[in-house]
Amino acid sequence: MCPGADTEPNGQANGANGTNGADFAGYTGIETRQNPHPSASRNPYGHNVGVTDFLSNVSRFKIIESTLREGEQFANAFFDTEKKIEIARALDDFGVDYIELTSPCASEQSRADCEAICKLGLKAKILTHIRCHMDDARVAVETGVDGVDVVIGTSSYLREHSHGKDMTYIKNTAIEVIQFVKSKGIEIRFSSEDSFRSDLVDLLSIYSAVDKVGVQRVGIADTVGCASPRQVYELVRVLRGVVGCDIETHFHNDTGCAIANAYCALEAGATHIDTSVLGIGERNGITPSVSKYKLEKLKDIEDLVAEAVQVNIPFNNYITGFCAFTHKAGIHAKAILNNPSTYEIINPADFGMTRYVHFASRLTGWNAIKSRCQQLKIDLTDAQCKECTAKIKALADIRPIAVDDADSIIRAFARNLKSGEDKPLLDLTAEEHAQFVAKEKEIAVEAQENGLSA
Ligand SMILES: CC(=O)SCCNC(=O)CCNC(=O)[C@H](O)C(C)(C)COP(=O)(O)OP(=O)(O)OC[C@H]1O[C@@H](n2cnc3c(N)ncnc32)[C@H](O)[C@@H]1OP(=O)(O)O
Ligand SMILES: O=C(O)CCC(=O)C(=O)O
Ligand SMILES: [Zn+2]
Repeated sequence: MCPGADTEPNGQANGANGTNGADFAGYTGIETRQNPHPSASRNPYGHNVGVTDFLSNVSRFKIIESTLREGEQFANAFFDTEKKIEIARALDDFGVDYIELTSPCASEQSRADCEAICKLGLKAKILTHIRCHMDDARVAVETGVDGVDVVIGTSSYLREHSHGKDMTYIKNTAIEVIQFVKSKGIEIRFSSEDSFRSDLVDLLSIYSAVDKVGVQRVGIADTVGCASPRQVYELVRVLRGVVGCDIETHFHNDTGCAIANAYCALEAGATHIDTSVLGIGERNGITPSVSKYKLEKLKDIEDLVAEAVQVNIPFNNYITGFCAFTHKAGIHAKAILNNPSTYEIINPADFGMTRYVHFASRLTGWNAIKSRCQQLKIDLTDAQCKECTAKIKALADIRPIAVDDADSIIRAFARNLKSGEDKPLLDLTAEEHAQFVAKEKEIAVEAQENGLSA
């Protein structure tokens, strides 16, 4: 289910929009009040860079978007030409700096698709990803790409069991490929596959050699997803002191560290992060494309790729999961209504998402109910709100309740106040209660049809 603009967790249409929230008006399920906190002038979502973070690129980095390369290695992925072009255009519109494509040596169609995407005239630079081999490089430079990403395994596992080459061969071939690609006026990056299981001296020595021959970027790849954030920080930081070129990083998510590792890499001075939409890639993928660019389009682009590769977006997906900005417990609801930064570090509006304060449960509190009353334009005192909240909680103790149930109780409570009656809602049988709710719905629909606010 799309959690976007105006739906709520139970799939029903959201109620009235907030109107007077200081910073976030117009997108909350329940309106937010003016933030009285003295620190409100500071951006609560900002990255608070300290003076010691002089190396950090957390707020200035580029993404190498690899849905059409790493993402094509995802088990379910089959992108035909049309789909690749659709995804490339969507990524370009999203604002990515680079789009990385599968090697043109992979298949005849891969080469043709690479050429076709290069001809689209996109704003993003088009890269292709090849082995560290002159044969591949010769094909790559003929496709029309803006840049070539070269990779070769440097760990003993890959040297022994993948390509069988030693470090001297790797270094010499890398230099030959780099010089060739550069001679064509094309951008070039050199990356060591399986960097975190490679010997540090080997790594620094090859990175230093390729830096000297003028590579635009060197890449560190956690190919097997074994690195911890601290290891990442340390390696990138050491490398930052060794090379002058940009540093790209690539993190697999085998142990769930791909985002944390990308963050630490940036803190240590990395300049580029590889991502893919939904994090799709070989095995269980890489760092997902969750930040920067036209963020409000993230959900649409995720839906496009999820459909293309036939997966469901997890309910607890970062940012776009259906309940990513839903606040349920009364304590949270109250604080969120006062100032959303109490329990949110990301502004949902930046991603075209909507905050929702869930109030139809036994965990709700009178502040949330008061806010709901305001949405319904029902004027209750604080004491009355508390009494009404107790009724809602009592029913929610018996069974799960829907928004309609809670709204019906609020309306009945208000009507009873006016008429002086006190028909105890909770004495109703389940059937009577259902009839009551149905009747309440009719009243609400009728009121709406008559142009009255419910
Ligand atoms: C970690 C990563 O994700 S790296 C990117 C992975 N992407 C791909 O593999 C792209 C899709 N791959 C393919 O289409 C094919 O594997 C091809 C076209 C690249 C190669 O196909 P084949 O020639 O049939 O070789 P195969 O795939 O069986 O084995 C890989 C070959 O590349 C060599 N190789 C592997 N990695 C590298 C490297 N980084 N640099 C140079 N050579 C390499 C291997 O030694 C092996 O060579 P061999 O033919 O002498 O045995
Ligand atoms: O080219 C790179 O930097 C990364 C290649 C890759 O996909 C990996 O090592 O997992
Ligand atoms: Zn990878």
